[in-house]
Amino acid sequence: MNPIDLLPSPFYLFESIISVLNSAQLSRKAAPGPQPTPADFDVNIQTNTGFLPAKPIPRLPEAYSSWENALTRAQQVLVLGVNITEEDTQTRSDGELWRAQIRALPVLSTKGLNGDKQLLRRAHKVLAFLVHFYAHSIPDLTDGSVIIPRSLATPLLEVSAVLRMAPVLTFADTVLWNWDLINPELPVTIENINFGVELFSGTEDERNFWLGNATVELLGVEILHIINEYHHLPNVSDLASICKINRLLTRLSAIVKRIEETMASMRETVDPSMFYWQVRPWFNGSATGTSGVSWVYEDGPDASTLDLSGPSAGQSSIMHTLDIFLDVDFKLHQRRYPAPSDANKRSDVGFMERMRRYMPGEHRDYLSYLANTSRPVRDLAQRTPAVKEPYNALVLALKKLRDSHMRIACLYVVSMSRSTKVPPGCPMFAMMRRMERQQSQEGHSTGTGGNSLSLLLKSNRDATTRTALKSN
Ligand code: HEM
Repeated sequence: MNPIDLLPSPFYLFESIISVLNSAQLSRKAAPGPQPTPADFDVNIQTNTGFLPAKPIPRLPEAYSSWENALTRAQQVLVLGVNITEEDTQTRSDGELWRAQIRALPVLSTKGLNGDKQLLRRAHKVLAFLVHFYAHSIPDLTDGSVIIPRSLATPLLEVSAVLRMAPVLTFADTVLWNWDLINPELPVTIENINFGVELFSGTEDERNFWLGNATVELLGVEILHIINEYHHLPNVSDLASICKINRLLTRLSAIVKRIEETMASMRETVDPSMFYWQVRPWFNGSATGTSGVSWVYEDGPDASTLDLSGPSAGQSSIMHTLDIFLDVDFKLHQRRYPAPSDANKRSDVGFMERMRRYMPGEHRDYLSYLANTSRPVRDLAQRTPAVKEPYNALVLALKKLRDSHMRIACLYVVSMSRSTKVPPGCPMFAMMRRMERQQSQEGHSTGTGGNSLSLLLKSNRDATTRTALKSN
C-alpha cells in the first residue's frame, strides 16, 4: 500500500486542526500515567502469538500419565453415545470399560503443578477433554444427569481455580492450547503450526473448525499491537497523533475484513452436517434448561454455581478486545441509537460477559484493563470529528463481520437443526433417530440453536451497529 493512501484527506486535515483545538482542553487532563504492558496479562505481542502462549504446551509429567493415557485411548475408542446403536456391542463395551477405568483412577494431587503455568494449562485441557469424553460417550442418555467422577472433577476444579477459569472445556483448551510446532526450530506462524493436537471426532472438519478460529487469533495479534500503540501514544491531542490514530483505526478495519474472509472460507473446509452432528455435540457442557443432560461434579459444589456450558468462539479474547476497544454495549445499558428492539431485549444480553468467565483469568484482567483505560477511543472519536469517520468505519466493519457470522451460524446450526431429510437406507440410522428425538423434544432447536441463537447473534450485531457515532 502506498503510504500516501494512509494519510488523511485535506478535508480531514482541516477538520483535524479544528478538532485538535476543541479537544486540547479535554485531553490535557486525561494524560495517562505509566501503563501496564500486555505481557503483564500474559498477552504475547512480543512473540506475535497474542493470546496463544509463546510456546506449545508440553505433556504432563510421568506422575499424571494415567490422565494422558486415558486421553489417548479415548480418541481411539470413544464415539458419541447418541450415535451408538444397540447392535454395536464392541463400541459399547469399549466405552464402558474406558469409563469404568476413569472411575477407578485415584484422585491425583495437583499441587505439583502449581507454579508452572504451562503444565496447569495442559492439566486443564486434558481433564476437560476427559470430562467431555466421559459425559458424551454414554449411550442412550438424552436427559437426566451424569456424575462426573471425582478422579476428574476434583483436579479439574483445582486447576481451574488456580487458572481462574471455568472447570469445563473452553476456547482456550480447544484453540489457544491445542497446537504444536511442525518445525520446533522455526517461529510460531500459521504455516508452522499443527492445530488440533487433541480432537473428539478425529475428523478434518473438527480440525479445520479449530484452525479457522486459531487463524483469527493469530490475525488478531496485529489488533493487539495497534491497540497497544494507541494506548502508548504520548498524547491524543496534537495533529500528528490524530493522523496516527486515523491510520491505526484504518488498519484495524482491514484486519476485521480479513477475519471476515477467514470465517467465510471455513465453508470450504468444514462440512455443516458433519459439524452439527459429529463435532458440535462433543462441545456441549452441562444442560441448564429443561432438556438435555446436566452434570454433577462428584464431591464438587452445586453444579448451578459452576460455569459449565462448554467452548464457544464467544470466548475468543480477540473478539472481546475489539468489542471493548470500540465500547460495544451488549448489555444495553447505554442510551444509544437506534433503540433496542423488543427482540434485542429478549436476547441473552449477559452472554458475552458470561463468556469472559471461561477465559484464563489473566486474559480477563487484560480486558478489564482495556475497559478501564483513561483513553476510551469512542469518547475521543465523539469529541474529535476527524477520528469519527475511521472509528465509524471500523464499527461498520465489525458489524459486517457479525452479519457474515450470522449467515455461517445459520448454515451450520439453524439449518442443520431443521434438516430432516435422511436418504432411505442411510447408514447413519442412529443420527436420524437423534434428529427426530431432538426435534420432538425441543421444537427445532438445540443448545444455542434456533430462536435463541438468532436472537443472540442479531442482538450482538445490533449492539455493534448502535456503537457508531451519529454525525452532528
Ligand atoms: C463454522 C464456523 C462457525 C460457526 C458454525 C459458529 C457458530 C456460532 C454459534 C452457534 C454461536 C452462539 C454461541 C455458541 O453456541 O457457541 C457463536 C457465537 C460466536 N461466535 Fe461463532 N461460529 C463460527 C465461527 C466463528 C469464528 C471464526 C469466530 C471468530 C471470529 C466466531 C466468533 C463468535 C463470537 C464472537 C460469538 C459470540 C456472539 C457474537 O458476538 O455475535 N465464530 N458462533
